[in-house]
Amino acid sequence: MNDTATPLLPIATGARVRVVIGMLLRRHRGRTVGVSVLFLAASGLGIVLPACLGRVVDAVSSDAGLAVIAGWVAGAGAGAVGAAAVMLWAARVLTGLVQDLLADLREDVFASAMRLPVSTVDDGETADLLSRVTGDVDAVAEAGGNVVPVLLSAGFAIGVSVIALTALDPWLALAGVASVPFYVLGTRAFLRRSRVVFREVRVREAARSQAVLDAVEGIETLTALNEQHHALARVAARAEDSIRMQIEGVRVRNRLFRWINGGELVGLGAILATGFLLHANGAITVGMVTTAALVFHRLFDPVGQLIFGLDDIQRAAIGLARLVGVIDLAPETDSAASGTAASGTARTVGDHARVELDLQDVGYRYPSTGRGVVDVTLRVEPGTTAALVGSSGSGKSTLARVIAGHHLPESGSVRLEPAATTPYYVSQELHQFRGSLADNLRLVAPDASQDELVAALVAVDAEWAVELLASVAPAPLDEGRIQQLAIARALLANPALVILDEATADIGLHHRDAVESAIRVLRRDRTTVLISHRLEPVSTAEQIAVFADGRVAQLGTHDELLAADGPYRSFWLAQSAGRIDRTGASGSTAGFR
Ligand SMILES: Nc1ncnc2c1ncn2[C@@H]1O[C@H](COP(=O)(O)OP(=O)(O)OP(=O)(O)O)[C@@H](O)[C@H]1O
Repeated sequence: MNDTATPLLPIATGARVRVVIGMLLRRHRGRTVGVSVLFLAASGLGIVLPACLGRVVDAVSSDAGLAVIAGWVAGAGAGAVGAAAVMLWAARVLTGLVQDLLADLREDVFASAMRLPVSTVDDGETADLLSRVTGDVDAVAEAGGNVVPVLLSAGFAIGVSVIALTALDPWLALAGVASVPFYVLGTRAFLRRSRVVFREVRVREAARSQAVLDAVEGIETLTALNEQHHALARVAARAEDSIRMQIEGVRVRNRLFRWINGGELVGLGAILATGFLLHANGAITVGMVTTAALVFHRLFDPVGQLIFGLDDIQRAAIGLARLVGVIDLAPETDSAASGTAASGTARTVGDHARVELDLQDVGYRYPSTGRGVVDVTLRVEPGTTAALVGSSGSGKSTLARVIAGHHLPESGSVRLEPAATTPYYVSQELHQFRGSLADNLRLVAPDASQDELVAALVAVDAEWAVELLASVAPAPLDEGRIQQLAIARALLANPALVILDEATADIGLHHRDAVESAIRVLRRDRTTVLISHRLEPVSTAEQIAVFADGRVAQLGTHDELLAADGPYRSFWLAQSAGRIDRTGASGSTAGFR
């Protein structure tokens, strides 16, 4: 579990979020430009109606005649219809664009989460990651769908209106600014209070539902104890509580309405007063003042929507910052593309480089538990196998992950010779990926030929898979078969260094022989780190490290360790006598999981 001392995954800065949004938009440059142009056009056309109505006023006051008036009225109608049509079109294009952007974002976040080095996701941070790829993605998608159209239409409407007012007379635009302090003050007060109140509304609503549920579920007991009145009183008290809070929520909203209405009143009043003065000085016509007032009036709706949407905008912004934090944790690189540190393209099975592995005083601790491995020194000669054994939690998998490069050692060093070697890690997590078996195998060797796939399958005793290779939707395989595929995949990847972490841990007895024989093929002449609870395959390793409490407690060959009086000997004797099952359930201290 995560405690307060555990650093959570990073949250991106506002600037970084803007860069990522920019990058996402660039992927859909055509449509982004198109949507902007459409919104601009819709907002521009939105000015036609007030402009024409202003002309109608001027035409009426100058007795310009019915035909002129009718012309301007027709213009106003055409402007309104045009603006509505273009706005509809813009909204449609925008909806598609927003959905595609959200899909891209979701994909980037998931891809990044899949690439995350295991060290970044220790137990304390897993919950954070999960909440981001689920809750935050949903929050951004939901808010994005509602907020972006509001933000865009309000933004363009405000921009175009300011330009229109300035064009009529800069003093009119300045008069409109008188409303801004009301909007700012009202919004600040609303956001301060609304978050608390609306959260409380949800809490009290939940408490009320819980009280009802408790009363209904415990109805028999309550009746037997003659306690119905108390239960009803509790429900009534909770309901009152919840209603009081909801009323407070309405008050908070109303207070904001007052500020907004105040702003509208002051802004409109200022525009009319300024217009009156300007007209008195002969600077503008009555029609122009009318246009200015109507232009300002048409901002009421978008500004209100914008202010009420601020909560959503904030939630979306926070969610976005958390998602970009995940994207930035594991940027896409070529070497990470295959997920399990594969060595890239397929090579002929059996033809691989030889690599030496040298660990000196390696230490690594998980930040959340402080557990891990301490001072591990181990040298694995090219083409040989080092087996790691020990009880559950003794540190074997942690060391395997350090060697695989998933955890960076905090102390000591991990040296590979040649240094450019990419270790291949076969974990005990069993997974059949979607698609055909051929797709499953080609994950690490996209260019592998059909013959190479078949050769790898035959090598690991998985002839059953040969005829299924091309089946588009094969039936789900059992764990033993998935493990055989995993080892066949490792053969295709043909790494110089392979790490096998409990490859037979979760498979049934009937598959064990097949998988162990596959492992023998994979190990052949290849530098291997083998973790196994079963000592039989381990016994043929060139060296065996026995782990206890994160340290190497014994190191030697099978014969050396058998000759010594230590945990390995006890466990070997127990296991070969069949006294301990695979879980080490005999209670022996030597029980290697
Ligand atoms: N992701 C993690 N976050 C925090 N602590 C961890 C994590 N993984 C393992 N640990 C702790 O590190 C220690 C070593 O665990 P590790 O998984 O390496 O042991 P193991 O010998 O491989 O055990 P097993 O045979 O059960 O896989 C244990 O105390 C374990 O609780």
